[in-house]
Amino acid sequence: MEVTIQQVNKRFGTKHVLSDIDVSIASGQCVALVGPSGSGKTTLLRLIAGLERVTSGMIQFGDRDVTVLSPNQRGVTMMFQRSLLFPHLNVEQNIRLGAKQLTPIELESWLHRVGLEGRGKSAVHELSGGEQQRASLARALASQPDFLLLDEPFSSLDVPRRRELRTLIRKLTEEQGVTTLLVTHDREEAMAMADVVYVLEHGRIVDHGTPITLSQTSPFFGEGIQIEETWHPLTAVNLVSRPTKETDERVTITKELIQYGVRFYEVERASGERLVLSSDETIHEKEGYIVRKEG
Ligand SMILES: Nc1ncnc2c1ncn2[C@@H]1O[C@H](COP(=O)(O)OP(=O)(O)OP(=O)(O)O)[C@@H](O)[C@H]1O
Repeated sequence: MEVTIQQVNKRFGTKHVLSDIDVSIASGQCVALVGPSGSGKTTLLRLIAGLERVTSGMIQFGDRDVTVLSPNQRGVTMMFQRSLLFPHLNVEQNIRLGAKQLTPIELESWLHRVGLEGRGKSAVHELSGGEQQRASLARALASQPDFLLLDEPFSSLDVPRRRELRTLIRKLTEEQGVTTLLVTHDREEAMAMADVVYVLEHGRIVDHGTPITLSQTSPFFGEGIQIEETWHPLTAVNLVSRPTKETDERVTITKELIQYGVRFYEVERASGERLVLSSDETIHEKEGYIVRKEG
């Protein structure tokens, strides 16, 4: 489902908190909204979820104008900084809240997908912070949402758990084709997760673009971003290699690394040889390959 935010303004009394906000998220895309504290991220997220009313402007979900609809009527699924699992329900019961019709096999499959196999009967307090967020993710996605709003879902986790969770969120939302908006103050996180990043400062969108473009053009992204050192093994489900004219050999993508917003792929040729290509096509066209994400 495509999401469009058009010319949205928000005032609290005389305080103009958001000015002329335009954001569009293509169906199945992950967009990050990044900005420093006080820039208006939470306010925009609340407007999108229907927890707050716009002063002017329009919010559209697909063909539906949802600007004046209540949160329930909008049907947005949200995931927050801290898991909002119900403590008196076990993991399984929490997941079922979003999807009452789940069969035992489907439920087990969700537990498996988020790495909580066999933990369905565990109490919430028996799970670590990272496990609780993974259970929240299963609850959110089991409800088959069209649109998922992520409000700093990683900020209570340590660095390895953050990376784990964001890889998992990306993988599962891509598999399900869920349109996703991530709100974060963390530039690195935005660059690593999103297809397109919007930068919010003092209530205005001051820049937007793909991570690759922003890493080359935006002063906000140019400096000081930590390089991600780990290579994430990829399920190559949505990735294919596109051979150029010179060769019709197909390759298998085995790993993905994101550095400064540029995606690098380790690929394996039919002969077993491995080589590293980047999402910047010009770099490796000479190798005879173009690697693209298949939509
Ligand atoms: N209900 C409200 N009434 C008055 N001012 C508000 C209200 N909610 C937010 N604001 C103001 O709007 C501005 C943006 O706040 P917001 O919480 O949206 O920023 P943020 O980017 O999410 O910040 P943080 O990352 O610190 O949560 C701030 O100046 C804040 O004081």
